[in-house]
Amino acid sequence: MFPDLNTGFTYEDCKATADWLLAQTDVRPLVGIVCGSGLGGLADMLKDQVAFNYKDIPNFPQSTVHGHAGRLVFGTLKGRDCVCMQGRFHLYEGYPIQKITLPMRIFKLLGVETVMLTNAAGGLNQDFKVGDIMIIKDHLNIPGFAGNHPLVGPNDERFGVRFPCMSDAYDRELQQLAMDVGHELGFTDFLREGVYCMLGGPSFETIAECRMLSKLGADAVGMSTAHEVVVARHCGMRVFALSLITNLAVMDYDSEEKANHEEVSGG
Ligand SMILES: O=P(O)(O)O[C@@H]1C[C@H](O)[C@@H](CO)O1
Ligand code: HPA
Repeated sequence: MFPDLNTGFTYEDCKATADWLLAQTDVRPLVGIVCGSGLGGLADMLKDQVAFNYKDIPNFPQSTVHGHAGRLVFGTLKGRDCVCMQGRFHLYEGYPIQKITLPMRIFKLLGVETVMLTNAAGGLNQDFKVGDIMIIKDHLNIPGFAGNHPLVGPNDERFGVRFPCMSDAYDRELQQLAMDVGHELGFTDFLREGVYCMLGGPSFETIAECRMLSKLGADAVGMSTAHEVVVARHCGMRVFALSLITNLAVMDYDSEEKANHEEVSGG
């Protein structure tokens, strides 16, 4: 169950990857963005792009999921230098958890101070509708509970402390700002906040599992984000995250609904 300690990357490996990237672009990002399934269009909005396919970046894993492009895009958004992952890595792709969270440490070494993550998620909260956007206020890291946690293994203090606090994982000021801006833009009807639950996947949940997660306090369920947030917070970056509710979790044995990846990824 525990990942092989030798599969993690050292500080020097991460530094080599960050330095390789910095040598090829003048963009010096303070903001790092992770695009969820079907949400990669945000990266296309960056101006003056310098983009790298994951397969060309030293030490990077490769996206194997339909709906995830597999590019790291540098550029400017509203005049600010940004870096954007167009496609992320998931546990169910078979990589060790230390490998799929490597980009967070690369972000840190590129100079990123704030990470913004998005994902597609199934709504567990009975008040949610498909198309709602949920500002994530907290998470349940279920693989982490089971010992598959990205900070397992030797701790390098240059990244962060051995036992990082997670009660402030999601930055409250950024949540409030997003809520205020959302209301100003007239998004009140579909803007929510809630707790995201990460599972390992790749199967979608059973009805009993959905009912259990709802009782545990989760508002939405997905297969990503929490592992990245833990690593981003460990190395001191601020975190803001959103779920797009792409489907409603099936909670009722009379329902004919079936979750599927096409619906989740918008194609
Ligand atoms: O990267 P995200 O979390 O948006 O990917 C979506 C949600 C599940 O991980 C997976 C299932 O279709 O795609
Ligand atoms: N379950 C798990 N992951 C998901 C879902 C879901 O219903 N929707 C989008 N990602």
